Amino acid sequence: MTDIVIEPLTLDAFAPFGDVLEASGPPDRLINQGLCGRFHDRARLDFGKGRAGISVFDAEPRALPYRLDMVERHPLGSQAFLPMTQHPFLVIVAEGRDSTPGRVRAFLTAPSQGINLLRNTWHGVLTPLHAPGLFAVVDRIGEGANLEEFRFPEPPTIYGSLG
Ligand SMILES: NC(=O)N[C@@H](O)C(=O)O
Ligand code: NI
Repeated sequence: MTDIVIEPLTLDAFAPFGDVLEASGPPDRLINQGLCGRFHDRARLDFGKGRAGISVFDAEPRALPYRLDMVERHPLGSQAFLPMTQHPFLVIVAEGRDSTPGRVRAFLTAPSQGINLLRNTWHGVLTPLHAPGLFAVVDRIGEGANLEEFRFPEPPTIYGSLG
């Protein structure tokens, strides 16, 4: 598989894979006596017959260039990663919904951006680039097999700057 160059994360580029969560542009609503901008209902959450859960991940930072051994997906629900620091992180996804992932894309978030992965989106596991790799994760809690993995026979390498 050809190697991958990191792209900046934009709403349009990421839309087929999920949502970008950020406070940019004018808020949808001003609340709290006008002292807070609410960017309302910005993620396509999906938990099927399960329920939403919030977990905290403390993930080891990875170095670049990064060898991508595998991707995974969650057929029963969406998964959101909301950083608890200002550090940018690497978001790795792959095109397509078949049992074999398509073209791999790698995005670098801007500080204060989070992401929500749509159900069944092929993705690399949470990939911080700086310590601490602290994230709140909103995903499905419930019965059923919600993890499918794909290991690359020839793992690609992801290149780019640390941001
Ligand atoms: N396994 C787990 O909870 N996390 C992964 O799904 C991930 O995408 O990091
Ligand atoms: Ni996942």
